[in-house]
Amino acid sequence: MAGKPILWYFNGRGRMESIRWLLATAGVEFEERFFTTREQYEKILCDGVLLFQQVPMVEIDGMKLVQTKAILNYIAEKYNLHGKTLKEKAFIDMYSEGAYDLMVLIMAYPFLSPAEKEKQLDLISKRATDRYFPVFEKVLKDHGQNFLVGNQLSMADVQLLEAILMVEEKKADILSGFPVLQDFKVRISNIPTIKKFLQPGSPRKPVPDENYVKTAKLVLQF
Ligand SMILES: N[C@@H](CCC(=O)N[C@@H](CS)C(=O)NCC(=O)O)C(=O)O
Repeated sequence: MAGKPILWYFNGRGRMESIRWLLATAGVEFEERFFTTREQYEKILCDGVLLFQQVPMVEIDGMKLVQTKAILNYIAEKYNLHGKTLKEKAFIDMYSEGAYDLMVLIMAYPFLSPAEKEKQLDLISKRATDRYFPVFEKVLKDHGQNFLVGNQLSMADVQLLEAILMVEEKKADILSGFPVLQDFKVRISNIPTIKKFLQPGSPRKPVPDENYVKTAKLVLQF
């Protein structure tokens, strides 16, 4: 039997967090290796393990995978979280990318100056309420099913829940105008593996703090 996947990243959310969410949803246990120094990172770079000299990197099924989307798609396919038909897969990818684009705005936030942070908060709220959440609200309302695509749980649902919770950490009442998404949030949060991931003590990472920002800057030298 293959060993547990090993996740190489920082001890924080960033681009790895959606991967943690997806593995946890699938009920897959994983190990993590955290970069804390530039030397560690240079060693793995010199070993040629990071194909494009970037993380996240995930060791899984004898491969060393990089590129977040490739990793997510592999996990989604493997654990039946990527729909059944080509068309379902296309919609799952489309919705996942929308949720991910919203999350990218939040991922950038801790690295900004105080003045930039204020603007970014406005942008996050605006994008959530004017662009992304209305789409997901309408999709769920129009087909009246529990999940975004194909009436079964997929990566799109998982990433949407992740995005909703991330935006709520910045603006608690962000779902006030989205009753269908409020129900969606409760429903998906109660899926047993997800519920477990949302409990304290799980591998879910907290809101990035100064230490996370400092470590990422030190390791990646920016
Ligand atoms: N397209 C890549 C981008 C990965 C990426 O930008 N990773 C950052 C850390 S979150 C990194 O390694 N930056 C160092 C670099 O680009 O040299 C992905 O989605 O995985």
